[in-house]
Amino acid sequence: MLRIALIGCGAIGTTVLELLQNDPGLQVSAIVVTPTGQAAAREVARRLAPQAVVASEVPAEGIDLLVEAAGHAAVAHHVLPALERGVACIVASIGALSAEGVAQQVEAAAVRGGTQVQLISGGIGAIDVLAAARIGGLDAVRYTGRKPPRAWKGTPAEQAHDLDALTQATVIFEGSARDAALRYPKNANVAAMVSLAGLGLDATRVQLIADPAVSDNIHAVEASGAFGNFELTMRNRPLAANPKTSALTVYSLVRAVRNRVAALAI
Ligand SMILES: NC(=O)C1=CN([C@@H]2O[C@H](COP(=O)(O)OP(=O)(O)OC[C@H]3O[C@@H](n4cnc5c(N)ncnc54)[C@H](OP(=O)(O)O)[C@@H]3O)[C@@H](O)[C@H]2O)C=CC1
Ligand SMILES: O=C([O-])CC(=O)C(=O)O
Repeated sequence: MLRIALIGCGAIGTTVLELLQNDPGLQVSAIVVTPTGQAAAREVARRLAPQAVVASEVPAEGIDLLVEAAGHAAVAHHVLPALERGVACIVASIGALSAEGVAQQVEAAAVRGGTQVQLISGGIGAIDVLAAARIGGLDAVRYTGRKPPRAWKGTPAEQAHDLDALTQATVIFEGSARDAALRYPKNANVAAMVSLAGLGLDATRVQLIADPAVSDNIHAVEASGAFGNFELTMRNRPLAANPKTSALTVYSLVRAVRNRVAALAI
């Protein structure tokens, strides 16, 4: 039985629990949230994972796999110490690795713990293509993230634009994947993932758009290199509980977890 600690019990965490509740070979043993989130998480656990303890720290014993679905701060707070202790981790908040030195810290912690950290593809596809194409050499990678204005609420875009009054597609950010991930921690994890798989955080060009004409979260990647070139467009349905987050992110996490115990992993 693979014993899991799930970090975060919001839009992603709750849906992950729904999907994993009857999986043989897996058990969510702990749900880890901030002290203020404990009561809500207990209610979710009562319905979907009655065997799980709800805590504000990862239990020191009895966890085989940590699954992070909480936010950038959880990478330093929970993922790094777990890796040091030798607990394998699956991470959704990829943008946390865009802060100076954090990607190196995460890797070093996994080396010291003799374990592995897996970054999920989340809301984007073609991460396999980029990571393979990089071996032959990439020339250019461009990522564009287009979401409805409401998905940019609570971000720096709100200071520069009246999001409720937008009548046409508006570029709210243009720059490197690193800056996108740092400035938009709840919206640009995909940008960070594309860059880490491909040309790196500084060389990957990113454009973020608030578009009142769309209801999906639309992610586009264009890449060229020795392999040839490709264009990918994803039109992702957002989760009802969080318009910033695509349902595909949940499925990507569930796939990663199930692959840990599957005899045939795809
Ligand atoms: N790779 C990808 O494609 C994507 C990655 N993400 C990442 O996943 C994260 C979660 O997304 P989503 O579920 O939609 O967000 P929600 O805001 O719905 O849920 C976040 C949950 O995590 C908890 N939490 C926040 N900080 C911590 C912490 N330091 N330790 C433990 N628990 C914490 C929150 O508790 P409380 O309410 O008490 O703060 C809440 O339960 C995003 O912030 C983003 O980083 C999201 C979308 C796509
Ligand atoms: O889920 C998505 O559409 C992508 C997202 O929020 C992110 O990259 O942080």
